[in-house]
Amino acid sequence: MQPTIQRDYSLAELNLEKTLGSRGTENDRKAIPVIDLSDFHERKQEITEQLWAAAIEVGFFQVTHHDIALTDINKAFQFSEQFFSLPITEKEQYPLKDGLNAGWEFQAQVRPSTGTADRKESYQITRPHMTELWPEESESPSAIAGFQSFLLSFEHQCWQLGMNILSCFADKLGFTSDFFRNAHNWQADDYQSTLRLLHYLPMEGKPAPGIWRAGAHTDFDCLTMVFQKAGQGGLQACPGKDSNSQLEWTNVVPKEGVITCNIGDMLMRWSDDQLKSTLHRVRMPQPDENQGSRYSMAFFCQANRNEVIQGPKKKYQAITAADYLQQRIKANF
Ligand SMILES: O=C(O)CCC(=O)C(=O)O
Ligand SMILES: [Fe+2]
Repeated sequence: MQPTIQRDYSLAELNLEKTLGSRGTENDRKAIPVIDLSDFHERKQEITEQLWAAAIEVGFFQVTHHDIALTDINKAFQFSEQFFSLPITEKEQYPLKDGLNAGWEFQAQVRPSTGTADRKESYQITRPHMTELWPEESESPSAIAGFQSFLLSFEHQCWQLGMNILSCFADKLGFTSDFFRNAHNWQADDYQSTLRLLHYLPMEGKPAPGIWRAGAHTDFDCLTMVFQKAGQGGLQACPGKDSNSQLEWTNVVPKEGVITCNIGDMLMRWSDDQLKSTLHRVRMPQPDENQGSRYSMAFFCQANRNEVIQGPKKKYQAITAADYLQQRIKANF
């Protein structure tokens, strides 16, 4: 039995999450738009209109022909499985650094919406904070050769795709096209975008009520890109963030090579609430479903710590990305 943890959340978004619990009904009435990114630079205007419509109406969308090769996605998943299958005593050598989204955690994330820990473990890569957090590459029985160099190059591919998508939003918001690329400068010391490898634990029988692989939440970054594996479902989105109306959850069915994107609270604030950050969760599988491990990977585009967040209409007070995120991370771990 997980303890229920009472906390005081200082931002409005958190108070909303706290009231949600597991409310709502499941149906697939609201479709998640699928957007083809092929010939991105030639078709940028058309793609921008599609992304913008999806982001203001749904907050969730999937992209295809995004230039990240399926072989690379599969290789990243292989490294992830290798890492999570290390003995616990090995993984414990790479503990999550407090407040920095770097390192390994096991069932440590408590969502405000559930008050219980997500049934998962994760390993997070945030470039400036990785000292002593890479698993051995050699000379150890549990070494994973090539882990660091491959995952850093994969992280960079994710960053490039994320910045292309964000440049479309920058155009529509009246910022320069490279506005968000500069705000997520990967070479700066205050970079804080994160690649997160996730392993949801296998289970047996009927799941206990109130237990989630990932409790309902919105992400606190600008843009999240999630890689799922075919046959390992469970992700559900709730298009339309309104705690007073009936919540309707839509299954986000994994498809090979498709990347699922969602807007986070930081971009919602930066767009003066024009772009919608959307609630989502990962539910436990039922006895008639695949109850084995579920692996996913998420890349979180989070503006560098010293960037000042303020929308073109100045709806909210300016706040640095560091101050904004600190409040949210504190509430989740
Ligand atoms: O694993 C997934 O499909 C979603 C993960 C997620 O929502 C998160 O880590 O914020
Ligand atoms: Fe999320």
